[in-house]
Amino acid sequence: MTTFPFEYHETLLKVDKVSKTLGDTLVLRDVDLEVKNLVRPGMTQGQVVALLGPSGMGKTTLFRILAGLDAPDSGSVTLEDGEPVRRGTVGVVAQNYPLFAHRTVLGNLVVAGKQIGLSGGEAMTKATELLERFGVKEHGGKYPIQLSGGQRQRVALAQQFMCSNDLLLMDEPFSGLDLLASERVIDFIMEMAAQDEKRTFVIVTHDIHAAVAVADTIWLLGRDRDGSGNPTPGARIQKTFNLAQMGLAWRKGISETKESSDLRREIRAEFTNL
Ligand SMILES: Nc1ncnc2c1ncn2[C@@H]1O[C@H](COP(=O)(O)OP(=O)(O)OP(=O)(O)O)[C@@H](O)[C@H]1O
Repeated sequence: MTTFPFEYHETLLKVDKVSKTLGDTLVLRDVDLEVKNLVRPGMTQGQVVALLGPSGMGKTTLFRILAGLDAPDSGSVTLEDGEPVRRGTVGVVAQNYPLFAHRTVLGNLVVAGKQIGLSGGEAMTKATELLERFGVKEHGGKYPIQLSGGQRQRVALAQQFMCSNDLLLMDEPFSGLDLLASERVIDFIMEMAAQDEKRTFVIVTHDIHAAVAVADTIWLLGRDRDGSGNPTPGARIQKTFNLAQMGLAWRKGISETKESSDLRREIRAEFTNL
């Protein structure tokens, strides 16, 4: 498949030797990751990376560390400026898009802005801009229950942009969605990623199909094997797939192609060894 030209520039997110034990279980061991600014000549292009791994492998644990919600036992997660991630500085879209039921759409966004220290006026201006950008401005006065599923997703994403313009972490955004709804979320993430050069989505998922459709890079989280083929404790990144290099990134409808289905098959085969 023809590859679109691109280059990697500065580092936007760096995970350096992150380890974490929960209870007696070493869940993550020396996880290293890096997201670099992916530059396409003459175009604006953000980054979409997917973190894939079988159930129980530590994806949520890593997600919480990336979001600054939990601290690693050792290692660090830093942003472009070298600052460590902190709770509230990264947009986090958790499963099922939580919004306060008793606040209007606009109210939900304003609260998020105030939580990171914006004044009421600043929060209102930013919230209004974001609702417009996400195509849900006319719903600003409604309550979450009055929105369709798709509108709710847009509002929840807009809410996360109140905290971060660049880095957005999403935990299983495709879970529980049917194929069509999943495709809408995929298209939406791709559109959002193409709006801002440094915008970076990190999507934690076990949905191989969606990951291949949306990402420019896929990381596989899994455990090493000892000499007898048994898994050793502590997951780390076992494999990185560069979809930009393969010509599989930034194409709508890529799922229908043979190349995409070959990659899905390859990833599925890897899963059995993780
Ligand atoms: N508080 C805890 N104490 C002990 N072990 C824990 C604790 N929380 C999680 N674990 C274990 O840590 C491992 C990683 O859990 P985590 O939720 O990060 O996995 P995951 O990859 O997100 O799984 P899934 O895809 O099923 O959500 C699991 O084996 C889990 O049993």
